[in-house]
Amino acid sequence: MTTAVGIETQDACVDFPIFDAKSRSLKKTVMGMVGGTIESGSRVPIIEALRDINLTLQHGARVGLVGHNGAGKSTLLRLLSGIYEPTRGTATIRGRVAPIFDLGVGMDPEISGLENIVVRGLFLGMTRKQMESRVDDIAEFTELGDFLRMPLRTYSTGMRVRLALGVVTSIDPEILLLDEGIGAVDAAFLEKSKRRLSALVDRAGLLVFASHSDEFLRELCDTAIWMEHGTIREHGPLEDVLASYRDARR
Ligand SMILES: Nc1ncnc2c1ncn2[C@@H]1O[C@H](COP(=O)(O)OP(=O)(O)OP(=O)(O)O)[C@@H](O)[C@H]1O
Repeated sequence: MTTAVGIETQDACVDFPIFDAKSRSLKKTVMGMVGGTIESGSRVPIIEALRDINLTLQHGARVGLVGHNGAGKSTLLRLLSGIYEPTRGTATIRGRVAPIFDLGVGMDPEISGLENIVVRGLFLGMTRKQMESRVDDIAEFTELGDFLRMPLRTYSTGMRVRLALGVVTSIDPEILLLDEGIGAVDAAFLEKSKRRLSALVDRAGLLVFASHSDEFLRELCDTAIWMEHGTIREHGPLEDVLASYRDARR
């Protein structure tokens, strides 16, 4: 019997102790809009990136993450993927996770684009056989032609993103955790990617997507979480959360 896909956290916190902080810059600093809370009472300053996160996400959830720079979106994605263990509290993850935070991770500059397609797929939890059956489709999508036989180091940034997007949108994850970062491709290619991205999200059991773009969030999500200083400020229907977040910034 397979267990249902889902994520549950209880009072989860993530702290980063900083051993090489400059003490002067931490004395009496004003609490800015940006970033988590810095606890400087102890000898080693601690950045409280996430505090008391209580979440139950079930199969079918399509959750957007909004919040200002440093609010804790990326850290939350890493907690939900199991990359970070909570410093306190618990996080239970059921399902095969595809964390897509950095499109370039898992790519080798010395091997060809075609070989990288397979390697990157393995990194995302697919089998070699599955990837080999998808290589042609991915290759066509990237429009990279003969460059696919050249080593990745010869590619421009946009060409790398095309390759990475081709692979990422071809996989079958149960839990898809996405951090926005696909700005380097041209507009026409981005349009084409959006369709593939939507199809990927439809195949995934559960999506959490951090983005600063309302347009992108509307396309992929129906609920949202607003992160502020490492805590959940609001969790609800996408439009409600977007409206509160927008109002607060006025
Ligand atoms: N590896 C780390 N070491 C120390 N502090 C970190 C680390 N990663 C994140 N932080 C801190 O945790 C807090 C939350 O950062 P996080 O990257 O999760 O924010 P974010 O909401 O994703 O921001 P952005 O929109 O700018 O990407 C910030 O104060 C940041 O300084």
